[in-house]
Amino acid sequence: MEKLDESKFEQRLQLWALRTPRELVSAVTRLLRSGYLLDMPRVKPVVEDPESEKNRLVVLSEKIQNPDLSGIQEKVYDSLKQLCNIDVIPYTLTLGYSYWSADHILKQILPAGMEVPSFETIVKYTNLRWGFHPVVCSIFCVTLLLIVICVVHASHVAHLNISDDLLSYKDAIAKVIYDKNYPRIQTVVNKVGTIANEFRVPKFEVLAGKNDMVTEVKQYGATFKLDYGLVYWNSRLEHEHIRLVSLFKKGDVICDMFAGIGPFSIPAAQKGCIVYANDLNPDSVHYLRTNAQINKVDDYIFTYNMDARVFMQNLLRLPGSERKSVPQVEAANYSSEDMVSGNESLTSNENHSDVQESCGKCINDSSVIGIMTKRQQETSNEGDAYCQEDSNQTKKRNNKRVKGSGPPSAKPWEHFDHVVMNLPASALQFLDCLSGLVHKKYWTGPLPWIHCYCFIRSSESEELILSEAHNKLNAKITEPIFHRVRDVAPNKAMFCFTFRLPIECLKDETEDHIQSFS
Ligand SMILES: C[S@@+](CC[C@H](N)C(=O)[O-])C[C@H]1O[C@@H](n2cnc3c(N)ncnc32)[C@H](O)[C@@H]1O
Repeated sequence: MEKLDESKFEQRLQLWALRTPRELVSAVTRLLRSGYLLDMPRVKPVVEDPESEKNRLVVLSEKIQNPDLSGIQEKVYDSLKQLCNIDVIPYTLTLGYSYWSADHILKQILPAGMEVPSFETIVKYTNLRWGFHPVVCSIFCVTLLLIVICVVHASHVAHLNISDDLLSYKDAIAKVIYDKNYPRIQTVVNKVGTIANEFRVPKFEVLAGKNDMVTEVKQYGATFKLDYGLVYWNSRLEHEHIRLVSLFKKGDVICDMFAGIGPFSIPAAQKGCIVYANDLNPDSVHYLRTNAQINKVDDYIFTYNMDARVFMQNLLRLPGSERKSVPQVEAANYSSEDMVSGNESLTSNENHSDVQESCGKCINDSSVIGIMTKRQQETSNEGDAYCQEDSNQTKKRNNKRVKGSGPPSAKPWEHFDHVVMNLPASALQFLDCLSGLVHKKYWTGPLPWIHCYCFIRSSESEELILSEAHNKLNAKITEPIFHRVRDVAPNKAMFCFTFRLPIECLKDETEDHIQSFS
């Protein structure tokens, strides 16, 4: 493992300085400012004189190489002479590790021939990506983009993906990033292995700084608190979050099936949408609730911690219909403290165990993890009471802080506008749960838009995705829209596949009735 030897970066510059009476320093520096004064970032050109309190040393530019000051224009030299007695002395400037930029240091550390990493700001002040520049590979200008290191700074956590060939330098690289960005960056982590767990949370090793992954990031004016080690977060999806939310209108009802910590849900709620946001990871739901509170949109977001299929089934269940197989009934036994938005004073772990404990009580299907918000319990327990409760709550919300008329009442079984399915590795597999979910009899307004994220390899086609979706929905999708989100590997891209739910997916009670008699 390569260690960082700070002394290697020490450099001594032999310069000249003018010993100048303190009271004349301003006049002398003014004269020398036209290129004769030392001009280096973070280095002061005027320093104390170790021999006398009454004087200062005005350090000259490295361009001035002789003590007779022959490098200075005659006119400037004459003015200087008129001003004071010229006393030129040698001056040694020592530049240490702390002086050099991360870029300069890494150039020295990394193997010869490696491109030097450079900073690229990707989100205002909180997110920075560190990547290698394109390398021109042949005289025919074939450019190969070698992303060797990718660093995403999430407020105080710098996240690196160090490639295998640079692993022996990981500690040195981390130390440089830490030293050069402290206190803004307080933890440097490296992603290890591939993401295999269902919560899509990478494994990290802490390379420098404190072992604390709780941080805050900003996206389009919203603040997101998260524990980088416990929940999914990807700053590179910011544009996609913005793009999709820009399609939503105030008052739209959104179902976010794989909500994470809320990068679609929070801005949608900020826009005045009513959001039903779900995630299977209890830690994500904890931060989703925390973020809804931080951004003052918790009145617009209903949060759930369950499998996405169960979530959609619960949401679309008709009031008064059979609801034994899902955790709603049991969840209703809990106090609002158990269910409603996360408590800021709880640590993530505390909350995690809270959620699990509650889950333990409410599971009546071993594959189901379910927590309902108090509001949603009330919603689902009594359809009629829902409206009443909702208008009462709206008043309360208005009293609190929501400007305007507050969130309009929503009955998701009657209408919702958008379904967001951001689990690209397997969202397509969940499409079947949208078939037969919506009751034709109760539905009002246009059919919802489905935004299903997926990966498409270069060997695959959009038609393949479409046919898989047809099979899952058992219905034909007309006018699908494929939006390329980003390339995730040389032969693999992430897409957002958008379509209107086909009318054939609606459940027709008459047909059920007929079938039950046949
Ligand atoms: C790719 S992340 C997307 C999170 C968020 N929408 C975003 O854009 O950052 C997918 C999320 O789905 C959650 N998840 C995985 N399997 C799930 C399931 N069966 N039901 C509900 N959520 C699930 C994970 O915990 C993770 O937070």
